[in-house]
Amino acid sequence: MLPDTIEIVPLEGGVRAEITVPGSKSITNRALILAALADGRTILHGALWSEDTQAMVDCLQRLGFDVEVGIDPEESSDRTIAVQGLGGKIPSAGSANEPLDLFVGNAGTAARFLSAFVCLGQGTYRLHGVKRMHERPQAALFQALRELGYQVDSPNNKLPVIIHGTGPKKGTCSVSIGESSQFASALLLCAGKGRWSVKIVGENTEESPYVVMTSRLVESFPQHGSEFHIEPDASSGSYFWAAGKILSPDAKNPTVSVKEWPTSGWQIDAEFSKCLDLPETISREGQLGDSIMTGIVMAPLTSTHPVRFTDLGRLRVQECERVHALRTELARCGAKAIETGDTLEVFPGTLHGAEIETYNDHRMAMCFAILGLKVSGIKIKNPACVKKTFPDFFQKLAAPAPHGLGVTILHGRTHKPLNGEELFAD
Ligand SMILES: O=C(O)C1=C[C@@H](OP(=O)(O)O)[C@@H](O)[C@H](O)C1
Ligand SMILES: C=C(OP(=O)(O)O)C(=O)O
Repeated sequence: MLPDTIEIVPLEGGVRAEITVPGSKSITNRALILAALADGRTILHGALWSEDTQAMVDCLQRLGFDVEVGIDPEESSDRTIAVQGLGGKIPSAGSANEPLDLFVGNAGTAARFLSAFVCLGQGTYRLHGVKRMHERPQAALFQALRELGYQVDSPNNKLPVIIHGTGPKKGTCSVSIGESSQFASALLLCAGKGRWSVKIVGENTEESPYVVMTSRLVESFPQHGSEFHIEPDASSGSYFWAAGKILSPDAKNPTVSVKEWPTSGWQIDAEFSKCLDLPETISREGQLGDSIMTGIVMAPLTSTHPVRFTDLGRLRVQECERVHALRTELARCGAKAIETGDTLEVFPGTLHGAEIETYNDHRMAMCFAILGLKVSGIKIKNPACVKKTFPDFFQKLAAPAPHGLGVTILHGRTHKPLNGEELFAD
């Protein structure tokens, strides 16, 4: 178990490493839904096993699906997950008096995808999560489900919610993805079995990267049970590309790379390895996904010019108010970042150590830990929050090269180095 606070000891000199990162969260949670909707047994290889995917697996099991989880022989932190799909049927449901309870934690994907999925059941479901998940938006998705004819009861249009599943229902709905693209993905994953026609409204809907990922997965996912391989998580990989860049900014070729870097084109964050020399402007809408946070935090150290990170609106309603969190914690380390509307402009500069507030946001913890490879005195509060998507992140940092970066990580209070087991966030 990780302590309350840890300190990252900077690495003297460079490092050469090739890191394995766990399976993609976005693909794992989509594949679990699609496998449950398929006809027959699907075996998912390389699935991420973290808080967000465990939430999805737990919910599917509570819904009556046979889901078996086994160790992945190739990467011990990943799992092989076998799902017995039922062709669109959902076996279990509750009643109006006693809805079936589904806990989604702080997994946006589970909260949104399962809201649409349970409409295909026959009975009543109650979805709830952690406090932050109850603050995160759901309104446009609930509105679309109501348009399709389902009863969705939530006085403030957030979680907790009671949803009355009445099975497939041919119909049309429109959904705005202004607050989260996951609303459209949720509907598209279930649209085939539900017989829903979904119109997506908002800017650049055709190119919204996570919606495109959903469409491609829906098209290519085996319908009648088969094997499906989940590629590594590019957002998780971004921390290691950034580490190489921070440690050897002038190196011609990256000194740290990520094994089996995805080439499918499904994950927008696979672009991260091509943006290590940050351009003057980067948009969260079409250029990078979650890894834009990695770019924002590395910019003061690796860029020779100011960088404008644009279209950050959705980040305000994720694990925390991320625009505010990034600006505040960068300032704490001495970096200059100016917020104008949904744009953050980050300036090159010299940084100093600080105790970083992570706001229970895994990506805040991982981005700022990488800064600590160069800046001395970076302490990370609540490092265990990485368990949302990357439980062995700190183990990968600490493992000797070439499989890890060989970083020393200290207990925040005793200053003793932590060993392998102590660095796992469960
Ligand atoms: O569909 C997905 O898998 C995701 C979509 C994105 O959310 P928003 O569309 O809410 O920005 C992203 O931030 C999240 O980590 C994963
Ligand atoms: C925003 C994120 O997660 P989600 O919306 O899936 O909870 C994330 O992983 O950065």
